Amino acid sequence: MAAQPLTAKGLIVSCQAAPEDPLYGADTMVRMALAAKQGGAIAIRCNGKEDIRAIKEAVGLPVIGLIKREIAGSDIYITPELEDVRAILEAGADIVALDLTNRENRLENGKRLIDYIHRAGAKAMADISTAEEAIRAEQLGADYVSTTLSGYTPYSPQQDGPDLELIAKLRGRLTVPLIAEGRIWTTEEAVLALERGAEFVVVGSAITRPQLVTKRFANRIAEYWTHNGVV
Ligand SMILES: CC(=O)N[C@H](C=O)[C@@H](O)[C@H](O)[C@H](O)COP(=O)(O)O
Repeated sequence: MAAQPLTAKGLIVSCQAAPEDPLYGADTMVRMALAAKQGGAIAIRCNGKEDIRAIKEAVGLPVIGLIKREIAGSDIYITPELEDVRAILEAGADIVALDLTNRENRLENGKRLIDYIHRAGAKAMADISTAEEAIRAEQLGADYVSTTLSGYTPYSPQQDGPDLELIAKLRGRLTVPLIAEGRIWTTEEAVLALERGAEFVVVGSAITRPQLVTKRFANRIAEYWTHNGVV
């Protein structure tokens, strides 16, 4: 089946759980993705062959697939190698997300992965952490550029909220769509990202990691009681 591109502008929901998370498993992630679709998501971002395949079959939205995998001696963990790209495509993803930061000659090697994705008729989403990486990723042929890794490379700003400055810095400098991703927790932040020049917004944890959503409420309430003299 031909890869489905992102046509409608709108919200992309990232449905990911790690093995240690209570919601881990393709069956749960499919339910998350169906809930996201019901709520109006226009695409799903997900991790791992099983989740990609199951979500693609059950949900009927464009799927952005990645494989998170740690390799000894390397900091690249989002779709690190060609075998990961192959597995993502075989599982039926429409778009392959991959690390295109400027680490470990990744930008140069990334070209090979992007070309492979294009030959398979799919699209490539570059996960970057700086404006320079974004521009270079587009030059290498990425079809979408996402701010996913800002805050996760040692040389990008480490902050609690989304990197809105990076989005503003890239305004008018890319011809491919820019995607705001990473630490977007409120609708206001999503709108700010669009106002700064992002075309799409990806929200993950704030929607699909209930343990983190709970923690924010629990911490805030605990702070309140501490502040008011009740322990
Ligand atoms: C840095 C990294 O590995 N990000 C991953 C990329 O796929 C996911 O763990 C994030 O959940 C996703 O980017 C959405 O971000 P947030 O969950 O903050 O809304």
